Amino acid sequence: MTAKISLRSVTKTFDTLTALDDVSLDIEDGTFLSLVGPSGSGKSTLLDLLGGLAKPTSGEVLIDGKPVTGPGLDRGVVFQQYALFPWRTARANVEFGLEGGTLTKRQRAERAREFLDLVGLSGFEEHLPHQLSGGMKQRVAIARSLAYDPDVLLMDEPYAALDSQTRELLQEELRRIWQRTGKTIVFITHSIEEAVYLGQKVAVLTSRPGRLKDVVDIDLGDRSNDDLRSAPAFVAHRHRLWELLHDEIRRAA
Ligand SMILES: Nc1ncnc2c1ncn2[C@@H]1O[C@H](COP(=O)(O)OP(=O)(O)OP(=O)(O)O)[C@@H](O)[C@H]1O
Repeated sequence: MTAKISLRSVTKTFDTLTALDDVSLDIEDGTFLSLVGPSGSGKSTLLDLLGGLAKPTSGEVLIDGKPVTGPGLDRGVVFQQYALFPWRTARANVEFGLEGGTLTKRQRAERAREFLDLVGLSGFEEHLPHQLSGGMKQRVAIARSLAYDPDVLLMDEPYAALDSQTRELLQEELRRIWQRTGKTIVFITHSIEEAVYLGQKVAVLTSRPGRLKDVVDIDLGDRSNDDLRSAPAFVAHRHRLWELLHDEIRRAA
């Protein structure tokens, strides 16, 4: 079976600096992969390569077995900054990604409503970004990237600027959306807890130059536990990742 996303010996250099060094990784269709690594380990660089915003210096980046040659509607990107148009309502922001497609104006509005509903923003369709909280703005950004139905969602620390309660709420929502839609998601985070909560797998990069240190499978067993984050399986995974990362951060210091 062809992997949805495939990195083959990917190296990315900027002048004399090697940001990513010989990274090979296959991500199966429908996988939720969290990506962690020390600051400067090349996480955003890797996401830029997947998004087609940059090209590898050597090696290959493949989606569905085909080389990535630039950005495309098969991949949605969500950044830490909400990147919404301030003069457009929540609905019009979500519609933006659909303009130029085959949908009529009415169909676009309908689809925007549907996805705002999916991220819990029914009733806020006509609000402007400045009338929304940080968490709500990030929900609009997620709705916008989902509305044109990309197979792959690339998320670069999307929750880093949010308070911890909103962050946990959005993590729950994202899991629910992922289960409902079956998207392949690559999610960068600095939070080990977030990585474990969200990911089926957590990929760990080494400190610069970024190499793939490990890919840890996450199995939390029964997720219906109200206090999942305190469950023994969760704590064990968190500790394992903490050890892997701590090792790297110590080496970098
Ligand atoms: N456009 C660029 N030009 C030159 N150097 C760059 C460029 N983009 C990234 N780098 C360098 O590549 C390395 C990896 O950067 P990157 O932003 O990918 O790391 P990161 O793991 O996402 O870091 P952080 O966790 O701090 O966001 C860094 O040393 C950075 O300075």
